[in-house]
Formats: sequence, structure tokens, C-alpha cells
Amino acid sequence: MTDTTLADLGWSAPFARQLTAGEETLHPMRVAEVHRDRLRALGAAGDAMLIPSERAGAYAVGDWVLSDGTSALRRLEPQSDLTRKAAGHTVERQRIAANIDTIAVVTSCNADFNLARLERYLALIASAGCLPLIVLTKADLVADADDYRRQAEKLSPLVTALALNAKDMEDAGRLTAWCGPGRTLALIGSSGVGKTTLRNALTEFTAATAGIREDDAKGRHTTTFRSLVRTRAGGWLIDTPGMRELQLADAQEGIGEVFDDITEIAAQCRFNDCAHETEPGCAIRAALDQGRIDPDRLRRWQKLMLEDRYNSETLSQTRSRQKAFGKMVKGGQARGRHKRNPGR
Ligand SMILES: Nc1nc2c(ncn2[C@@H]2O[C@H](COP(=O)(O)OP(=O)(O)OP(=O)(O)O)[C@@H](O)[C@H]2O)c(=O)[nH]1
Ligand SMILES: [Zn+2]
Repeated sequence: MTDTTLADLGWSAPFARQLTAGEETLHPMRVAEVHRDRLRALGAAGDAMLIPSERAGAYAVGDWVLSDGTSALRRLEPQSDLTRKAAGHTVERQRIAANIDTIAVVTSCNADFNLARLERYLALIASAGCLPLIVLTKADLVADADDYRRQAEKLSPLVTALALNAKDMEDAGRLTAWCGPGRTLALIGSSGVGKTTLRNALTEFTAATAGIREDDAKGRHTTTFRSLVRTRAGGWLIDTPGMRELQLADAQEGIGEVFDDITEIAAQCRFNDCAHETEPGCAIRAALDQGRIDPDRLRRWQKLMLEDRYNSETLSQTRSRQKAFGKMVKGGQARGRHKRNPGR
């Protein structure tokens, strides 16, 4: 009992092209929830709980899978992939959501507004392969909302920025262009900026669609999230708990896009590992002297590059760093003992 078409769900040529001979009889379905041993997926014939064919971590909300009605037989390559560095010391990537068209960074026109943080989000969005949108909420509380909007749009030619009052349904409705039929939008941003308010305005949101308490196999209550939510405009909003703690990792490409003016200049430094400090032939310092680079923007770029390098450290690099640290600690203890017991 559904009148949802595959196109409404976001099915498009890049997915259709992935079908191989023999797969035409399978049903494409879009993953709405990822559970430990089941996937809830939406298709032209309605919802279904599917048995995954890969481990749960291989799937993300928004993925397309091919199903025979019972199982997810194959997962299709996503058009965009939002991931984050997994917790702990590994550099394994944790998938957060897939096939998002537009990611809206929600920030308010006051204390939360921070150009460096916006740039970090823009780099992350570019690395995920999504289109960025900046939504400045609480426009009703400030006199100069349009100034904030202009500052945000100056960050990158890819950016569209909107200033609005999230509590006003009509104003929030300006986002429907990004979440109509076949389109998927996601909202990210700090706590308290108005993401829930926007979600309420854009979807038939109720407490029941936010978290569903379920009993797991051991009889414990677990809260699962309905993460792919239909918008009033006929499209989709992806809202997963993982989006709240996004970090910048492996965003090199994204940083390059957001700071293309600076990376172009840096490419002209004499040394390709130039730290832009005292090296001869440094194009960055020359550009700074000529006032072609904004020093604040340069500092933000350097900070992002450092953070990205740290986050992208490979597993073996992490291990050898930890090992070297362990040796140093042990070595220190051994020497200490030696000193304290000189007679032995
Ligand atoms: N005046 C005004 N208040 C707003 C606007 N957007 C959000 N608020 C208020 O700001 C508070 C926080 O909004 P939420 O939507 O809960 O923020 P959130 O981003 O979902 O926060 P978390 O759930 O903590 O991640 C609420 O009291 C909202 O009513 C706005 O555009 N104008
Ligand atoms: Zn340099």
C-alpha cells in the first residue's frame, strides 16, 4: 500500500547502471534503518525487513540494495558517502549515511556563528561528495541576519546560504527545494541551533518517529532511530545520531576545494613539504606579504591540515607511535630501577 516510486526514493541512472545481467528481476530498495542483523528498507512495493549479506557496519542509512524480497543480496556503490573516523585508536572509517544530495550546516545568527567551524564542515561535506547548504537560524533574533548570510556565502563559491526563522513554518519551508521528491537532505550542526525545530517543520515529526524502543535478542531495551524520514515535500531527511559527532578526517580533498585559492599558491612553494615558515621560495609567505591571502584564513587552513593529518594517520603509524611510546615508558622505568639500586 504505497504510491512511492523508485524515483521518489532517489533512484537514478548511476544506480541503474550498476545492475548486471540477471539482476533485473531483483528489487532496488533504500536502507532506512540499520540494525545488527536486519535492515529496514523502502521500495516501490513498500517497507521490508531484509537479511543483510554483509556485516552491519558495511551498510549505512540511505544505501541502495538489491533484494529478492527477503535478503539484501547486493549493496550498490553510493553516489555520496558520509563517514567518520571510528572511535578508539583505529583509523577505520565508520559509515554514517549514504546518498545524501545536500548537507545543510545549521548554525544560528549569533553565538554559534563561526567561520572556522563552517569551513571545517564544508571540507567534510565536499569529501563526502555532497552539496553544501548553510542554514542560519534565529534570523528573527538579530537585526543583521543578511550580513551573516553574506559572510557564509563568501566562504566558497559552492555555498548557498539562507537566513531564516526555523520556528516559522513558511520560512523553514524554503528548504523544501532541497528535500522534494527523490532528493535527500541531512542537517548537521551544534546542539541548540535549531535542527530539531527544522526537522519538525519539514517532516511529519512525532516522538514516535524519533526513537523507537525495541527489545533486542537478550530482552534489553534498545533505542533505534528512524533515520530516513519522509519530508512533507515528498523527499527525504536523513538524521542519524552519528551526525552529531562528526570529525574531520581524510578530508584532504575537501580542504583543497574549500581553500583552493590557498592550495594553489602553496603548490608554488619551492619545497613540496614547505611549512610556510622560514623556507626559501615560500609562495604562501610571499602572498601574505603582498596581502593576497587573509592571515586568519591561512591560520584556519593550517589548523585544518594539521587536524586532518593527525586523523588520517594510518593504523600502522598509530601502532608504531604507541609502541615507541611504550618503549620509552618502559625504558624510563628500567633506568629508574637501575639508578635506585646501584648495587645490583
Ligand atoms: N527565535 C528562534 N528560536 C529558534 C530558532 N530555531 C530554533 N530555535 C529555538 O532554539 C532552541 C533549540 O532548538 P532545537 O531545534 O532544539 O536545536 P537542535 O539543533 O535540535 O539541538 P539538539 O537537539 O541539542 O541537537 C529551541 O528552544 C528552539 O525553539 C529560530 O530560528 N528562531
Ligand atoms: Zn611555503
